[in-house]
Amino acid sequence: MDESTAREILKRSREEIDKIDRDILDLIAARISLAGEILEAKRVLGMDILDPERERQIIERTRKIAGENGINEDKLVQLMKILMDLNKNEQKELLRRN
Ligand SMILES: C=C(O[C@@H]1C=C(C(=O)O)C=C[C@H]1O)C(=O)O
Repeated sequence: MDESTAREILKRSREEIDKIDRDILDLIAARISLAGEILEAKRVLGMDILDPERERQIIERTRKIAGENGINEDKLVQLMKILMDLNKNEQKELLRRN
């Protein structure tokens, strides 16, 4: 590969990454935006914000998907735990405000 081809590939790949990052961040915002209706449903059902069994299932599924795609399982689980924390923090914040 010559230098100008390498430069072009790097530029295109980074543009693709920028688009993917935008999509990921939009999806994270959409995931967090479900906190309000989840909180309300839990209030009616008398459930706590934290649901350890549901989180266990999500982590198990994450490990499976990571394994199938050759992604480091522990790292992907860390990422998913952050997403779950973001959702729980949003539920707590909404509860505090109401
Ligand atoms: C969103 C929920 O609340 C919490 C957050 C979860 C998540 O972000 O996936 C999962 C379980 C709960 O601890 C839920 O119960 O579904």
